[in-house]
Amino acid sequence: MIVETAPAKINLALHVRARRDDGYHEIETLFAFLSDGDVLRLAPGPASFALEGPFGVILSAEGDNLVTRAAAAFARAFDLPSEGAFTLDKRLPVASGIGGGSADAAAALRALARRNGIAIDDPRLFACADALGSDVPACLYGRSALGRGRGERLEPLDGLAGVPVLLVNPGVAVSTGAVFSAWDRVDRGPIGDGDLLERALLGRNDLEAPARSIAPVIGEALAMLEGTANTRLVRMSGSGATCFALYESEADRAAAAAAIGAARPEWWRLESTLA
Ligand SMILES: C[C@](O)(CO)[C@H](O)COP(=O)(O)OP(=O)(O)OC[C@H]1O[C@@H](n2ccc(N)nc2=O)[C@H](O)[C@@H]1O
Ligand SMILES: Nc1ncnc2c1ncn2[C@@H]1O[C@H](COP(=O)(O)OP(=O)(O)OP(=O)(O)O)[C@@H](O)[C@H]1O
Repeated sequence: MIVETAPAKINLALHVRARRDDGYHEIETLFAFLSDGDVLRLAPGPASFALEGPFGVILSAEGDNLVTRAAAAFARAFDLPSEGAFTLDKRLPVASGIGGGSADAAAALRALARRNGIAIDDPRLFACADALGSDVPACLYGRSALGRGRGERLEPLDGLAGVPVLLVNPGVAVSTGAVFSAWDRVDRGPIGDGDLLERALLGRNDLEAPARSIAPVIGEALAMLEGTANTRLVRMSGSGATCFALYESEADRAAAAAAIGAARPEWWRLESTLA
């Protein structure tokens, strides 16, 4: 049995620079990963896929899944039969800006590479990731990085390992494509210099305004996080609606989680740390 974690990704900053002719957008983003996420298991046997966990039921209604798409892409790329029994423990909310599906696809590629003795830096594995989604290459790499292009041109960065982080999702699924379409097409400039936290603090998430126009409750989630003590950075992740705060200490994070949990018990929360 191979067990792969599929860590949640957050965008410490996300600058949208231009709309391309192929409909995608040129971005510059600071990717960071958490110590928590979905968990994917791969057992020997004929090809199968099962879902469990708090968000498994939501996804089971969809016929197609990024894990099975990743497995099919892997089999084609390496000319191998499609086999292996996958079980996905779905702990991250779906369509929430923290790359859950992308992380699952990357975890499936890593698990299959391990099973078949293929190096994680094999260019064919990267090509599979790139074809599956803009966030999948970053998730395959799984470490702090500056992403350019659609997010697939990656430059490693020293991370903020161990920094406490709180994620809050106000319970609305937001479509990434719809949020990019609502961007106002104003290029507000590149990501600046400095260490990772300095660059993040100088930066912004250009998808926040379009996401808030679609899901105004995101403003409430950001205000709640901003109202907590000893934050180092408060921001929306990806295309939303999940927002996060980095804290000075685990006690600060716990106090914030308790306060937001008391005020909005129906919101999803995750207390984690940066990897
Ligand atoms: C917002 C981010 O999560 C930031 O990390 C990513 O840019 C989105 O990554 P993703 O969810 O893997 O996105 P994809 O599955 O590749 O694309 C979903 C849709 O979002 C839009 N899209 C996505 C990425 C990008 N750079 N420009 C876009 O315009 C496209 O309409 C695309 O059809
Ligand atoms: N394993 C999976 N987990 C989540 N979503 C999946 C999965 N497989 C397919 N999907 C589909 O992909 C869509 C996007 O899901 P995902 O959770 O990756 O979005 P996201 O968190 O907004 O990602 P990003 O931050 O990369 O934009 C979902 O609406 C769902 O229909």
